[in-house]
Amino acid sequence: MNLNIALTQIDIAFGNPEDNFLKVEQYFKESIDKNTDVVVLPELWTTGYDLTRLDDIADPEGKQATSFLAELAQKYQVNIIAGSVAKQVDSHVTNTMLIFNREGQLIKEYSKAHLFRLMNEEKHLIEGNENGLFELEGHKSAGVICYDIRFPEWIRTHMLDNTKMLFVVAEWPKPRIDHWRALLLSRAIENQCFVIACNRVGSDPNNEFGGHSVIIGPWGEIIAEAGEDETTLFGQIDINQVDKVRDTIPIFSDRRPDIYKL
Ligand SMILES: NC(=O)CCC(=O)C(=O)O
Repeated sequence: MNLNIALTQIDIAFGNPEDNFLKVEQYFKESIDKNTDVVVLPELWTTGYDLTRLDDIADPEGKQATSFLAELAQKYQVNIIAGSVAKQVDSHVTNTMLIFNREGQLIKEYSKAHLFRLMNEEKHLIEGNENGLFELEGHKSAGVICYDIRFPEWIRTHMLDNTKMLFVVAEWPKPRIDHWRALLLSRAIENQCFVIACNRVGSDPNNEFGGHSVIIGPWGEIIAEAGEDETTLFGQIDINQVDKVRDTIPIFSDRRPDIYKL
């Protein structure tokens, strides 16, 4: 089964949800047509990393983003891995991925499990404790957020039940873009899955972001990769490839959890 993927590699207006909602709406208008099956947005696309102002700009219960995205998913008849948003829950804020099906139903929420101290996340956000598993068009899939990809044991946890696609949303800075590429390639090869990863571009007062959104196949092949400019990156994946690679080198049945320490 083939799926057409669109990765929305945008710049994000710092601390300005209104502008960012308009921008995403415009991107859908310009780039998404009836052939697209899945659209992916970057991490914290409503606010950027304006963490000190989250009291003012985080989305209460994620309600604004949810109704906006549900409408887009329905209008364009497309699945949306809606990056993540700063979601206000009681007195806390989480960095939460929202996932919608073509009917506009919110089918999954995943809150970033590993907070990134280098960007002060632990001072302003609380971490999630649940996994990012969901089904997309009948295929087991997982979604994680940025720094989460540095934890292979967390990704493997998601992969043990025949999961075929790993979606990654990010605000990954340019100085470590080599790590981004190497980590994503490793996660794809070691788990024999598609890795579909959307990063932002542009800059904020503290960071320049590196783009290089990418779609990687289960053999580690690059299917599509963006540069450092704003763009919509398109790529087609054939889900059946996963079983072929897993039959060729059966790592999941060759694993030796009896001798591992994790
Ligand atoms: N937003 C993030 O989680 C950034 C992670 C990052 O830059 C890294 O090097 O890890």
